[in-house]
Amino acid sequence: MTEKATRQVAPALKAEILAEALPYIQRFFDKTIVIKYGGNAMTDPQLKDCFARDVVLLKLVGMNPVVVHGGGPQIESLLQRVGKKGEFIQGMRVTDAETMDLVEMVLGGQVNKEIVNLINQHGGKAVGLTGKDAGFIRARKLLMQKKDAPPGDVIDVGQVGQITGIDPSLISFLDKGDFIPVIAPIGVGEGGETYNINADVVAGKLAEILHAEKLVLLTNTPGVLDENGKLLTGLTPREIDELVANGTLSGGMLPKIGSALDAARSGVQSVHVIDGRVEHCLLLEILTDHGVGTMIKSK
Ligand SMILES: Nc1ncnc2c1ncn2[C@@H]1O[C@H](COP(=O)(O)OP(=O)(O)O)[C@@H](O)[C@H]1O
Ligand SMILES: CC(=O)N[C@@H](CCC(=O)OP(=O)(O)O)C(=O)O
Repeated sequence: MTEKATRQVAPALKAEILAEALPYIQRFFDKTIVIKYGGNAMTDPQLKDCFARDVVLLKLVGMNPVVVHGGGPQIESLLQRVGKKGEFIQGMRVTDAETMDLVEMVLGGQVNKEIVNLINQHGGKAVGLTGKDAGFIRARKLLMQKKDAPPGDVIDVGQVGQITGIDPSLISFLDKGDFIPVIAPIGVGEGGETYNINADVVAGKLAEILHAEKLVLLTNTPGVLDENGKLLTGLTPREIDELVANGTLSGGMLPKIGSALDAARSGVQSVHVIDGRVEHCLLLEILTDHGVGTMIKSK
């Protein structure tokens, strides 16, 4: 096609794509969309900018985006700087007291404020929170069941938290006031203890408690991949069990898929794991017919 022809076609195509968004804007108007922004998807400045613009756009067309972010690689980089080595068991970071302090600095400080600032630079009104604010994410120490061991045979992973409750009122208040909550996955115990919680787990539970319409988990793969590295576009609970049993799902994908499935089963209408390295992946997923990534089905 000549350059002139491309210029003539482009506006029509653009208009068609914009028009395609209308039914989605109508369907998701005033609905809550929980977006998990994984630390692995946060590496490139241009992608971060795209993400922030997409979140602002979703808010402006009447949805209630709630951002929950991770920061695994960013935590790793600080641990390395202070001469510590990160260790993971079944996708959870072993968190001693010193690591907890560093995790809180990175998640509640550096990463949270960077996302808040980017969204606000693009005209949004983002408010950064951790679960300690108004004590809205309550947690207790996670007792992690050992794989293939009898029930009760647990591994101590330190100050990793298991959510005991989320108070939705603060988030609902912010949503109504045109604010965009940006949440770091830190929980608080009954005695004021700080807990490190996997961000996928927080996003899944929050989607459930807020009766979200959608949960979108942005990561650094095209979605969930099979043993040959091919994208699986949809997954049922039975297929997930098989992928876990044969070792195709591992590491950080384990808590992600577990949380996604819990959310789908508890009534979140659509749950997707998508490629956060694709520019405007949020708009593609939410506002177009062009589904991306893996949809997690409840049955
Ligand atoms: N079957 C699978 N399909 C895709 N990714 C997988 C799979 N099994 C394990 N993974 C790993 O899970 C990672 C995503 O989880 P995680 O590292 O926690 O990222 P995030 O920061 O997005 O939460 C991928 O980068 C990949 O290395
Ligand atoms: C308990 C636990 O593992 N917490 C995570 C919290 C951050 C996170 O989940 O970040 P991503 O989403 O980028 O993986 C951690 O310390 O890495």
